[in-house]
Amino acid sequence: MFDAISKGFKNAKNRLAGLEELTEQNIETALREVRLSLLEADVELSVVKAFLARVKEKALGETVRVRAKGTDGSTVKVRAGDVFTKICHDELVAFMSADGESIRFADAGPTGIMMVGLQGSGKTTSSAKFARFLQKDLKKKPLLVAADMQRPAAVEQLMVLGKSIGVPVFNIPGASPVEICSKARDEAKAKGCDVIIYDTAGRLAIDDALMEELAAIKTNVAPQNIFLVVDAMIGQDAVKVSKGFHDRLDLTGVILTKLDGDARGGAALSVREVTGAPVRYVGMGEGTDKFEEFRPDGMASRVLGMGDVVGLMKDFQSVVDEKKAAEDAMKMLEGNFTLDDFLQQIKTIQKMGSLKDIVAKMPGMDQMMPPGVDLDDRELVRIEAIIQSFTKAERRDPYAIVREPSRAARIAKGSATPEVAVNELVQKFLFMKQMMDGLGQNMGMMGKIPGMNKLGMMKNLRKMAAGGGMPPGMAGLPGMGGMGGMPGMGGFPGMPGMGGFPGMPGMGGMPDEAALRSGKEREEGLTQARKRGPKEVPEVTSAYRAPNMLPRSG
Ligand SMILES: Nc1nc2c(ncn2[C@@H]2O[C@H](COP(=O)(O)OP(=O)(O)OP(=O)(O)O)[C@@H](O)[C@H]2O)c(=O)[nH]1
Repeated sequence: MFDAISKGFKNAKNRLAGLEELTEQNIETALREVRLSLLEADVELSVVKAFLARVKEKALGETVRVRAKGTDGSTVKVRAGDVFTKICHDELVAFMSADGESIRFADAGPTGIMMVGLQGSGKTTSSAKFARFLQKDLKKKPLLVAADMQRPAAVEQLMVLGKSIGVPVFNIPGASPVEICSKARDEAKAKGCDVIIYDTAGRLAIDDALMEELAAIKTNVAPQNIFLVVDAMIGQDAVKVSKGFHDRLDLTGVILTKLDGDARGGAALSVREVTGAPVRYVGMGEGTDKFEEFRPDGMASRVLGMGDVVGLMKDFQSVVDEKKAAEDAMKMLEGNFTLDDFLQQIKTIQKMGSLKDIVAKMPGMDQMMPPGVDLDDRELVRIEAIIQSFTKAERRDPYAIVREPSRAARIAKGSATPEVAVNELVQKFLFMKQMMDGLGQNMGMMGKIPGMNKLGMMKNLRKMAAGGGMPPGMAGLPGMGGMGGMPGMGGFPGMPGMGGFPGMPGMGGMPDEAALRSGKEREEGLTQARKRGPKEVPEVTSAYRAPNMLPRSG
């Protein structure tokens, strides 16, 4: 998403590498990198200029401060790059922040939320997402009003979405949008709803007829909130659009949609500065659950390539079943983790969003990604397809596939993947299971050491997994069955599912089991494992050792 901008900030920081002081000259060099990347990402020119001016002013202030410290003998060593990044972060936050509440609630009677925007910007989808958010997170009773009579399918679309989230949808076939909206209040009262969301029509560009219709609705229903829905993909135009709507309707906020796509992210930075209407919510996907409150701080961190741990934890907590995560962690350690459990974890990751998005929120992960590696969500779909093609017995005992190669051929056919992909998945799964089992046994042994007991460690683990707590260093990918919550996993060789698992190709170059358990150590590990019985010991093939990519089938 913010690749171009992040790269610019990274280059700027590199320009300051090794320096302990910000000077007018080196600030200029760094700012040039930032300017280029912001323009490339479609940030409005006036916004770029204003942003750079503010950063420069602050950075020069820092220069004086650092020097002053030097002369009075209390020199504090600072890295110019870090100071510069911190200033950029704070200014980005200031650029995107807004005072006041995201939603203004009515003092009496139902609260009105009017959704406006250009055709295809995502109004109808966002109306449903908003309704779900109000219902689920704010415990409100929303009513959706289908007032987009421009596109007949929009009414039907809202009906379907409303049904899927259990929110009533109001429409009067053949009536005018103003009439429908005006009568919605009575309907809300009759149904006991306390928020009314008006989904209005869009046009391909701002025109007078559209604005007059919207202004008439506004006058009639006097909504407390008017949200402009803006497609992040349309870049600089988004800003002009926002301004046009804001001038006529006096917007209370902006919903930026399709931030999950390949938009360059310029709109997120520009909208508030140009229009004065702040981004309040963002759409991160087509599903009704892909709707988040906009957090300038998280967005600034992402723009700077610093990840967004708070966002990641929110995603994690919203999709993970805490009890199940804790159970999975225990199962793993006890060697009882099955392919069915693994499949569930993949589904959890899918619910969290795209892999790219998850990784973007992990601090430092972008730097750990080997160049050229493209995180492809289809890999997860492929893994799912492979596991779905297993029989129940094979899911319980995947070693059967190693014993009888004809099974792999059958699964490959059923899942439309190459046979080597099936084998690799099985091998890596068995290896992961084996290592987890090893960890569990080590914990058991540690239990014999005074002061250390397995039960206590397990309890800790359960607590961490249940809390979704991520250890510093982001050792585990959340959603991987509580692995994200495992304590001390940072030092554990070969985090399965990270470096080692297909579908997470080369995730950040995390230590791969072969790389870490190299040479003698790996041999000893395998000998030990073999002693425990053939059921747990996969063949180690070259594909198994090689880092981490499922062969692509198409
Ligand atoms: N990837 C992604 N797609 C989105 C998002 N929001 C909406 N969409 C998709 O964008 C398309 C247009 O969305 P709609 O909600 O129909 O747009 P609209 O503004 O109501 O369109 P009109 O009624 O024609 O004005 C649909 O295919 C949505 O699924 C988002 O946050 N991410």
